[in-house]
This record gives sequence, C-alpha cells and structure tokens, in this order.
Amino acid sequence: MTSILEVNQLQKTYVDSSFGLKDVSFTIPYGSIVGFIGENGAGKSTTMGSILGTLQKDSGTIKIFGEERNPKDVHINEDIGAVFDTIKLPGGLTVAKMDRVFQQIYANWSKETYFKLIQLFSLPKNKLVSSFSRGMSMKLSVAVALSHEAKLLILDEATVGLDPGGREDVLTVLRDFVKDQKCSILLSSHITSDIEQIADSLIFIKGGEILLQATKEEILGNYGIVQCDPIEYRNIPSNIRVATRGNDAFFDVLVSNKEELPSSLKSKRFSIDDVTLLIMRGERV
Ligand SMILES: Nc1ncnc2c1ncn2[C@@H]1O[C@H](COP(=O)(O)OP(=O)(O)OP(=O)(O)O)[C@@H](O)[C@H]1O
Repeated sequence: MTSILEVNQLQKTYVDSSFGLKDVSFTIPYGSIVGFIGENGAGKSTTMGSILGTLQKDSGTIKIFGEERNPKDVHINEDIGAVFDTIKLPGGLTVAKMDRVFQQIYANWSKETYFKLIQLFSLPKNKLVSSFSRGMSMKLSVAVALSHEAKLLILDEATVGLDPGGREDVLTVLRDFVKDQKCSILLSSHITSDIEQIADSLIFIKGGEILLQATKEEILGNYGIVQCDPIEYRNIPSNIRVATRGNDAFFDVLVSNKEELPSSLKSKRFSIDDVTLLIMRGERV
C-alpha cells in the first residue's frame, strides 16, 4: 500500500447552492505533507469534510489506509486528527481537564505528548479554554489532534491567527510528525509561505475541480513561468502550457517543462505564490 489516502471521483453538492465538487481525485502517499491550495469557496473544506465524514458525499470513493471510508466506522476517527478553523473546543474546561476528557474518548490518548505540546506552545494549563485567543485555540486544537496517535492529519487553515513564533513551532511539530514515513498531512492554508516551507506536494483546486497535483520539487525544478507576446506564445508547445494570464499584448504563462520552451524564452525566477496566482487567476489552455 503506497497511499495513506486515495480520493477518487468525489462529488458533493449542497442544497441551495450551485457549487459542487467535480470528480475530485488525488492521492496522499505515506510520509508526506500535501498542501491544498485554492481561493475562498474553491472547495477545500468541502473536500476535507467529505474525507472526515462530517459531510455526506454524493458519489466517489475515499480510501483511508487502503480501505473505503465507512461513515459508521467511528474507530477510524482514532487514526485521523482534524483541525478546523471553526472547530469547537469545550470552552468550559481547562487544558488540564481536557486531558482527562480526551483520555475517555481516545483509546490511544497520550498524556505525555499532549502536555509536551502544551508546554511547547506555551499554553496555560489552568485557564478556561473559552478565554483563549484565536491563535491559542488553534494551537490547542493542533495539540489535541497530535495526541491520540493519529496517522493522518487533516488541517484546514490550522496556522490562521498564529504569530510568527507560534507558526514556526506548529510547522516544526508537523514536520516531525511525518518524519518516520508512517503518517501524512493534508493541509490547507492561504498562507502560501507556510505551504512552500513544509509541503512536499501541492494540490490546486478551483471551482470544485482539481487543476493540478504535483510535487513541490517538480514544480520548482521543472516548471517555468515566462512572459511573452502572442507570437512567442504560439511557439510554446501546447502540451506544456498549464495556465495563462494576461491581455492581448502580453501573457504570463506557466509551463510544466521549461526545457521544452523555445530558446528565445527563458523562465523567470518564481515562487509557489506566483504559480498559485497564475493557476487561480489564469485560464487553462
Ligand atoms: N452548508 C453549505 N450549504 C450551502 N453551500 C455551502 C455550504 N458549505 C459550503 N458551501 C459552498 O460551497 C462552496 C465551497 O465552500 P468551501 O467551504 O468548501 O470552500 P473553501 O475552499 O474551503 O473556502 P475558504 O478558503 O473560504 O475556507 C462555497 O461556494 C460555499 O458557499
């Protein structure tokens, strides 16, 4: 088994909304951190909710650890850690009391891991969780998700509201989590610098449709972004054009193999942010 998660032709619609996931398919190998990138309303949370079983899919298959996800199988939730922007923590409890509650919920709850993370994240043990700031609550959610020996983490905007130090602590912990190649993370974030820092591969989603899944190494090593006029544009082989943005006079073009560009065109230096903008705001060609 090479993939910890396999999503195949997932479709999900809502009553009273024209939005729908359109045959969403992707895989997450063991030991990897996958960045899930898309603009507001692209379908990231809908995809993640369908994987977690908090949303009911219309069709398609979701295999976790090689087995099709059965919403009635609550044991699988032991193996999945989730952090959502809107997650509800028990506000009337303290960090210390939460430890006792989660011991009852999770068979593999590790008190030691939990308090190690609480200390690392500098969270107070005896203050009510309802008094926590947004960033503190996010750190607490990450600590809980990492303390029940989950193998797959689904993190939706988990670094939102964290100060630079907190963000660095969380990213370090996440990197450690996948180190032994037995666990993986699906991470959505609008902070592309976080994704650029820790993700091994990237999935781009737009309007409920996956536009690209590629490793970061492949994108930064083989892909290219060129600026060209319409005549130069026509000389770029169509099979390497991924996305194009521009006006009648000039285009920015993302290509999947810069080696196949005509010799007159050279790729500029680019970041994952540049690629994201071109894919999200450009046309597929
Ligand atoms: N419960 C719901 N009922 C109807 N429409 C919904 C519901 N939840 C989400 N949607 C719609 O589905 C689309 C995708 O939403 P989703 O939350 O998956 O996007 P997202 O990529 O996570 O966005 P963001 O980055 O803003 O969190 C949006 O158009 C949203 O309005």
